Amino acid sequence: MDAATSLRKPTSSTPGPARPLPLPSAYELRQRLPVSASLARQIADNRQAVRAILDGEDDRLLVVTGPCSVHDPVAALEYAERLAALDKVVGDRLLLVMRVYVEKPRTTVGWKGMAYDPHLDGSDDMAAGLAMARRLMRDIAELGLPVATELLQPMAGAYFDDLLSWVAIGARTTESQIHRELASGLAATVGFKNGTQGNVDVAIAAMQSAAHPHRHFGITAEGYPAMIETSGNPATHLVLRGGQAGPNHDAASIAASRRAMSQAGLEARIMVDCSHANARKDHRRQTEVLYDVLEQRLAGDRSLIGVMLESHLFEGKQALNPSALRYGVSITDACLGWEATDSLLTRAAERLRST
Ligand SMILES: O=C[C@H](O)[C@H](O)COP(=O)(O)O
Ligand SMILES: C=C(OP(=O)(O)O)C(=O)O
Repeated sequence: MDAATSLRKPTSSTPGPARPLPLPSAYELRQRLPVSASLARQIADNRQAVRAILDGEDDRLLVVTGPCSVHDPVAALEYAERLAALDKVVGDRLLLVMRVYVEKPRTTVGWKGMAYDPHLDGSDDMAAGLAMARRLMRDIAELGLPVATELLQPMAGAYFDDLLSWVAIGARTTESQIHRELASGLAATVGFKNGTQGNVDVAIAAMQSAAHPHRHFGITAEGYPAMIETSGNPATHLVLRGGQAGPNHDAASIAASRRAMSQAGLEARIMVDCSHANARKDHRRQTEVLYDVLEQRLAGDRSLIGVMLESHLFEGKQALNPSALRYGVSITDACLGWEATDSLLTRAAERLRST
């Protein structure tokens, strides 16, 4: 960027970048909000627990559950406390991982998540957003819960990836080489979603790419441009989330995905996202999708390693009106409420115990 560009303010007649606003480096934020040695050990154990499910060494069902997006740290922590309590009841059959999604990919435009706009007012105070996101993830990890998020902006990951046990690469970015490179350098397990059209081949290609070492453009934790070298991440799996043609959690779709993965030389490891197009955008349908997956697994399909739920303290969603927000209700996709989530997961664990 030359000096003229760096000083120019955009107007409707002079489109272009405004002057950049510096952010703290990932190193600075990690220093300010450090991870203790005991928390680092616990996160390493949580990552290993997820991998053990992938490798078939642990036959529990991996359950990634939580709000579509977190916007209120108090409500997110209350959800986490309830999930940690539920873990004591269902932890023998389910490995509960909490969705702490701080970046949202939008179909066109909209609120992009806590990391971008933590004050929910369009001020885009990203320095505060990154700190709020890291603090929240650390608080949740300190409850003993494995933390999951979608990594969207490759630069943002460095601010919190030391806290993550599971990462999604979403339907809109699975085909992106940049996100595959990012996944290839992560210590956490990565679930690649099928594309929004329903195409699974892009997620399969993503898993092949992420398993390989890469060299790519990036920045160091201190904020300097660098060539990043990754060693490849074999801990990946497919996430079926449905597509434009409808759901893809039925036995025929899962068998087709299994075959495609085997033909590509990949272990068939599949998580079903019970929300999004699999629920036809009706959050209540997540219950029937989860039961369907459970029955397929009980019928012997061991490629089904996990499920994802969008769930918050209270059911549904609300418009983002900062002066009239209801506590514990999603401001992005509609979610199951806590009571429905608790009873669904309790019954799922009982059903798995009964066989
Ligand atoms: O899970 C979240 C949404 O489905 C995704 O971010 C797209 O949201 P949008 O279509 O409302 O922009
Ligand atoms: C954005 C999400 O999902 P997808 O990429 O499947 O649309 C999500 O899980 O929040």
